[in-house]
Amino acid sequence: MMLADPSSKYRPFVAVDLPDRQWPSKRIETPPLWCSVDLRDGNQALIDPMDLERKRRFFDLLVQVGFKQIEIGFPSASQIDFDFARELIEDDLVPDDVTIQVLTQARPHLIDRTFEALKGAKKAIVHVYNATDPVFRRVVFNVDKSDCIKIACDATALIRQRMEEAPETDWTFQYSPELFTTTEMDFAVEIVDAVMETYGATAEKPMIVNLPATVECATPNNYADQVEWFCRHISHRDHLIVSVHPHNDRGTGVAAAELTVMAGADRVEGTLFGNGERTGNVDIVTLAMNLYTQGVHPALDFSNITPIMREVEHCNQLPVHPRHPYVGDLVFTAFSGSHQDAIKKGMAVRRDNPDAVWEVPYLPIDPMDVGRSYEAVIRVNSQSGKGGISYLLEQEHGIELPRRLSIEFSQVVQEVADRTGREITSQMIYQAFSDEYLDKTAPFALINHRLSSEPDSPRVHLEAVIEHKGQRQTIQGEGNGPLAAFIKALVAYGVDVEIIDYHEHSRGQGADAEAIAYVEVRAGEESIFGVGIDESITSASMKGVMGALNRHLDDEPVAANVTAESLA
Ligand SMILES: CC(=O)SCCNC(=O)CCNC(=O)[C@H](O)C(C)(C)COP(=O)(O)OP(=O)(O)OC[C@H]1O[C@@H](n2cnc3c(N)ncnc32)[C@H](O)[C@@H]1OP(=O)(O)O
Ligand SMILES: CC(C)C(=O)C(=O)O
Repeated sequence: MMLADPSSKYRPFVAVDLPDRQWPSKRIETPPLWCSVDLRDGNQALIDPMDLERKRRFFDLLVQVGFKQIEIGFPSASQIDFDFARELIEDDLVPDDVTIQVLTQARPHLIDRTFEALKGAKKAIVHVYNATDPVFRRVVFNVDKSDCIKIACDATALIRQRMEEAPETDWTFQYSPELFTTTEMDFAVEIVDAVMETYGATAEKPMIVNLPATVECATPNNYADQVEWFCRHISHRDHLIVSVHPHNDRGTGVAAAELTVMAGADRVEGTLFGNGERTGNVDIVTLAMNLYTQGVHPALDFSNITPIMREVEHCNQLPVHPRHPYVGDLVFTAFSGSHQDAIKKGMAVRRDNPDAVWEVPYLPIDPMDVGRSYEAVIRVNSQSGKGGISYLLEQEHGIELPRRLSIEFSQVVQEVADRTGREITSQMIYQAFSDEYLDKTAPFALINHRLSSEPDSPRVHLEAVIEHKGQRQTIQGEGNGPLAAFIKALVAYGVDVEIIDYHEHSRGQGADAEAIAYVEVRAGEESIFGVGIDESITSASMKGVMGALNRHLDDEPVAANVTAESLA
């Protein structure tokens, strides 16, 4: 049960003292060095760790995306990780510009086994860690600060020796004071200084110091303060590549990574889509795409993000959430009316100026840039409005409703959405549109028509054969154009009708092109829309008038064919 007073059980985070912090006014203008830890930190958090086949597929994917540093495992911990390192090295599967990294505890037999796994590697990063946090020193290791430093330095000395014994490999050394963010900052600096000295790091041969938020335990500005404080107090900042390793326990791993890069970190360790211990490691895809939306290329390629997600889902045997930033199945989709309206208007502006800066409301990124289409950008349910409905009719069926008709038709779709409680697909919308405007062919139907005019006269004469209540009738009229002449003919036949508004456009191209006419008529006391589609624009407009009259005289419920069963 939650405590009435949680302060009796939980302590607030103690912030580092850095009143003149510089990082808040920094901007990220180049990408950090990225290191994928999917095959190690991600892997150690899986229900079923990856086998060799899944590890290999994931490794190839990471290379293809553009990672230059990849932590491939913990070879001293499992035979699979050992064998995987051997496979990559012996089969020469690591591209020349990619460096593999492996993790080990600061224990001699594990370090020796690690070097066995790396024998013959062209380039490798050996990553050693020990916990420096006071609770771990006391509870897990039962050591004081100097013992803790000794564990780190003894391991560093052994690693240095093993590296010197294998000069054929281009080695890099990495040290992590585990739980950096809950370690006393002066002690973190003290232990890293000692490790740096033991290793003999120089500006020419820098080492990586990785400052992990092993468990995220404070707002991300605190992590940034700690990284800036560390960088300002360490003895030889230029002998170090400063790396961060954010976890996501508070759900702010991405913010933490961004703020720590602003605070001076050169490198970020994380995973694709954020798999990792507990709530995960920081998601590098989100970090990279966040940079991209600021106009900075992240040096990773997510042009085809959906297959990347599917591959990661396969390797991890874990799904990616449909709302996951930049990739989830629903992240480029708007259901709500006002969002759809704004997107539709933004897309229309963009169509006229496709090279302009991206300014489509509610879409932080062009879905096309990550290999997604505009198809699912707008989907319709009971939360939607006329903008979304018109967008789908236009995009997928080439029907560009005039504004007043779109307002009227949205009520038809709203009724279906409310009645079914389900998403209405573009096919359903088209069906409702056809039922309502195209398929009502009685009591009036147009059979054929003939137009004639006198030379030099703007007036046209129209003779049309119509069907009225099953009887063929010939009607005639004259006007300034075919539609006016048709209305005259209907009035002469006894129908009380006049045109209020008229729009038309063509649909399709070449031999398949057809005309669509939207006619708003006054019939009796009612103002009503009709829509006609035909190869000829004159026939389309006359069919539109007939459609309006048939709707006027029809008392069938609107879009009655669309039912919950037909949606199932
Ligand atoms: C934050 C992180 O993600 S760190 C990475 C964690 N990943 C993993 O642990 C996955 C792989 N690990 C393993 O398979 C195993 O832990 C092994 C093979 C490495 C070691 O296994 P074991 O020898 O059985 O030890 P175990 O896992 O229980 O580790 C605990 C011992 O290691 C010591 N230890 C733990 N971490 C470290 C470290 N970084 N450096 C030195 N000693 C350490 C502990 O103090 C403890 O010692 P004790 O037995 O004297 O009390
Ligand atoms: C080994 C270290 C970097 C780690 O995984 C962590 O602290 O989360």
